[in-house]
Amino acid sequence: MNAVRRILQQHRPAKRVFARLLSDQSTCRVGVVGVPFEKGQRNTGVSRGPEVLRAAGVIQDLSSFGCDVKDYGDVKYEVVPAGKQLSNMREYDDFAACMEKVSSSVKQVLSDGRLCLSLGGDHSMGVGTIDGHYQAKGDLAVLWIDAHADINTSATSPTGNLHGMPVALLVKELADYWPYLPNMDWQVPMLSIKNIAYIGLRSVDEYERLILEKFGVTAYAMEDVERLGVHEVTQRALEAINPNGERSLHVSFDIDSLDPLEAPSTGTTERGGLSLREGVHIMETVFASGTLGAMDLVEVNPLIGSEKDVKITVDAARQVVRAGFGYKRRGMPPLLKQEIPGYQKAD
Ligand SMILES: NC(=[NH2+])NCCC[C@H](N)C(=O)O
Ligand SMILES: [Mn+2]
Ligand SMILES: [Mn+2]
Repeated sequence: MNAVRRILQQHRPAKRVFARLLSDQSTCRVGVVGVPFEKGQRNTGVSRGPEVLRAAGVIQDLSSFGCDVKDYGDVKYEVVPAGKQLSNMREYDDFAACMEKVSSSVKQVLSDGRLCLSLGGDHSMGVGTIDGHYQAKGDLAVLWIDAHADINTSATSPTGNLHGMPVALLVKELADYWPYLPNMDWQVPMLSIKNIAYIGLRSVDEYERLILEKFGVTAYAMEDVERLGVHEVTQRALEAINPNGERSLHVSFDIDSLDPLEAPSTGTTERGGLSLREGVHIMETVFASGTLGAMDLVEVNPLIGSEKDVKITVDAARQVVRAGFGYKRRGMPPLLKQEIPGYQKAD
């Protein structure tokens, strides 16, 4: 044994002091739900988001720094035709059927005592994930990180794409603006529009703008990020929607919030977006708040762009996700799982 090793041996107890105990990391039990749904918009490929994110190692990323991750698999659904055509809501039957399942999967993960990470899929899945979160935890705060406000109703949507409508379906203040929605009786709009904050906006439709103004929604557009800086914006957003930290926080992260240079493989790119560093900073701030209950990572489309574009986009998604669940860029101390008395890996 050489001198260095002998010294290390002698100092072994010190290692325990500096290592993180897995049992301290209460926030680090995570359940992953895949939502291979793409009918909320018109590009083929978003439904392969969960597959490419898993293949790139999203789950290993989290377990590598100590999260206890369980993969709940992909959501499956069977369509029940509504029997009635709904105007300006494309692929409505599939949407209604899929989101009911998404909601119960997310509810299950949270009831199992885990944080929930939902991998999309297009952003219409926010209806399912936030509904499930609400059912498990009650009153929520929602941070919607997006280039778009996704708060169109069927009456205001210029496209009929459901991924532009999830927020309007979730909030009680807009309930009267919808027709009766068949097969959506499981979903009661319970969220208060006051408890939603946006970061990253730069493509807001006229009627969306009207709604945001009318209800005084907390909305930090790109110019606010420029003026105040990403840290201040994130702090203010969290303060506005969750002043006492009592509400469970839902973060819905649309990858198109990032600049297309950082995330090119997505269906509705808008230039002039958040840098990856800003996206990571938002999620680090979210983690530090200790309030995260569930996160969605949506709109990664591996069929858009070159192979390199897809890799850049998927890598960006991975960095944003791991930051939300506690990864620190400054580095993580080692984990000593086995040395915790009575430590048992959860199922
Ligand atoms: N999740 C998204 N990428 N949404 C884009 C929405 C674009 C537009 N506002 C629409 O209603 O269709
Ligand atoms: Mn979106
Ligand atoms: Mn978007």
